[in-house]
This record gives sequence, C-alpha cells and structure tokens, in this order.
Amino acid sequence: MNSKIAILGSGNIGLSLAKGLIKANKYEPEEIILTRRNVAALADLAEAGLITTADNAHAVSEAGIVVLAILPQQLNKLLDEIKPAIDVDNQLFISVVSGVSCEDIRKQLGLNVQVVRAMPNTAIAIGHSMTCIGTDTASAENMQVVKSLFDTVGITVQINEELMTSATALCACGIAFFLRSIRAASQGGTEIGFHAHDALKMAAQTAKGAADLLLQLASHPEQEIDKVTSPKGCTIAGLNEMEHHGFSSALIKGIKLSAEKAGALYKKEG
Ligand SMILES: NC(=O)C1=CN([C@@H]2O[C@H](COP(=O)(O)OP(=O)(O)OC[C@H]3O[C@@H](n4cnc5c(N)ncnc54)[C@H](OP(=O)(O)O)[C@@H]3O)[C@@H](O)[C@H]2O)C=CC1
Ligand SMILES: O=C(O)[C@@H]1CCC=N1
Repeated sequence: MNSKIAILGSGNIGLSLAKGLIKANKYEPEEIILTRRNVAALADLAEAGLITTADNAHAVSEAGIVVLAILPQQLNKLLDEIKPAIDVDNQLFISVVSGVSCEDIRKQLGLNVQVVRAMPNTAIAIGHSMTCIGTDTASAENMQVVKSLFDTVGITVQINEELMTSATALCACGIAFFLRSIRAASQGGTEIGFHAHDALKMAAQTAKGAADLLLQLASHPEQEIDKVTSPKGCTIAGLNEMEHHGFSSALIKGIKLSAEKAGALYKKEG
C-alpha cells in the first residue's frame, strides 16, 4: 500500500488529524495530502511541507489511505468525483463523516471497497482523542491498520457500527460539552474573585485532575465525589444546588438530542 495519506476535506477535524499525525511522527508532512475547494486557505500547511490540492481524484490516486472528512451533506458529490480514481485492491478508506454508514459509502464507491468508520474528536490534534472505530466488513488487517493509526493520536475503542452515532454525541460533540462546563466554571470563578484568565486555567486544570482520577485510578465518579463532599460542607451545598437546577439532566438530555441529530445528518442517495 502507498505510504501517503489523503485527507479529503481539510476543515476542523481533517486538519486536527493531520496535525496530530505529524506531532506523533506517524507521517512526515510530505506524506500527507490535504484537499479542500478553497485551497488557498491551506497555504500555511503547504508552507509547512504538506501537499495541498483542490483535486480530490488526484489526491486519491496518490494515496494508500484516504480519509473522508467532509460534512455529510457534501459527501455524495465528493464520492462521485473520486470513484474513477479508486484502486480497490490497494486502498483503504476511513470515514469520519457523521451519520454515514460504511454500507452507504460502499453502495456508492463499489461493494469491494475497504471502508472503516472512525469517530475521533478534535483533541486528536494534541494526541488525546477518544476515537471510536466501527466494526463492519473491512478485513481484520485493515481494521488493525486503522486502530494503529488512531492509537498514535489518542485512545481507541472498537464498537458495533450501529453505535457510531451515539459515539459521535458522547465523544466528538462531547469535547464541546466539557469545554462549555469548564467555561461556565471559570465564569463562576470570576464572579467569586479571580481574573478571567486565571479562573479559566484553574477550572481547566481542575477538570483535567477530575478526569485523570477516573482514568488513572479506574474509579467511579461518585466514589471520588464522596471524598470531596465534607458533611455540612461547601461542596455538597454547591453540588446539590447545581442538581436542583438540572445539571446532570441537562447533560443527559443534550447528549440524547445530539445522538438523534447525528443519526439524521445524512441524506442517502436514491
Ligand atoms: N469537528 C469535529 O469535532 C468532528 C467532525 N466530524 C465529522 O467530520 C466531518 C467534517 O467536519 P468538520 O471538520 O467539523 O467540518 P468543516 O466544515 O470544518 O470541514 C469540512 C471541510 O471540507 C471541505 N470541503 C467541502 N466540500 C469539499 C469537496 N468537495 N472537496 C474537498 N473538500 C471539501 C471544506 O472546505 P472548502 O469549503 O474550502 O471546500 C471544509 O474545509 C463531518 O462529517 C463531521 O460530522 C467527526 C468527528 C469530530
Ligand atoms: O457538530 C457536528 O455535527 C460534528 C459531528 C461531531 C462533531 N461535530
């Protein structure tokens, strides 16, 4: 398989992936081909040595791995464009497009095309993605290629493809949900006396510590919460006030709505 990787659609997630792969030394800049229609917007990446083009078919013909990273509503046109350039036996497609199954893609590109669906998040740019990989009909060898690619830029988990829209909500959209929580905490911090930039740093590091307690100790959130909430103390007072205003409920309802929306983003062909 050709050692180059083509990322078709170099927007938020496509560029985050490219940056993460270079940071992890998985690819040299000149092994990454980036496409978008407004190719001028990729000038700084071209300057950094990455190959940039608006020609998707040419990008596909030059690569062993092709990542589809455009919006669901932009996909059908792009698939028509690249179909003639595909080398079925020597290429692997990875789709990070929300709401589109591997079968949807195979139906348009040809049933023999090897497609694996992955759902990373923007923390991939710094090697901290939670990437869910959907199991479908791709060969075990190609599944391993995809796993090892995303393992270099975060943590991976393999899930049934029917859960990919749920993974989109929890992990990809989840970045925004946790960021908003940190932002809200920092706003509280400013109201009780800290300058905004100090409050944000303090809230972010506190959130990181909370996440690491769960990841490093493999403990349950409530077990760690119990260690913070002193009897008649200020933590339980604040926590209960948040719950009276629907804190947990708001997150749960938001994640459910995101998952529903993720499942309805793509209009199938025909
Ligand atoms: N953002 C995120 O956190 C995540 C997004 N995703 C999924 O990844 C996909 C991309 O999302 P995101 O990066 O946020 O979207 P963006 O809109 O930021 O990026 C899409 C990119 O595709 C380019 N594009 C559009 N049409 C074409 C075309 N025909 N050929 C080449 N490039 C094209 C656009 O540039 P131009 O207009 O110049 O062509 C744009 O840069 C979506 O399906 C999304 O659901 C998945 C996980 C996380
Ligand atoms: O908001 C969206 O639709 C995309 C999917 C996951 C993250 N961003």
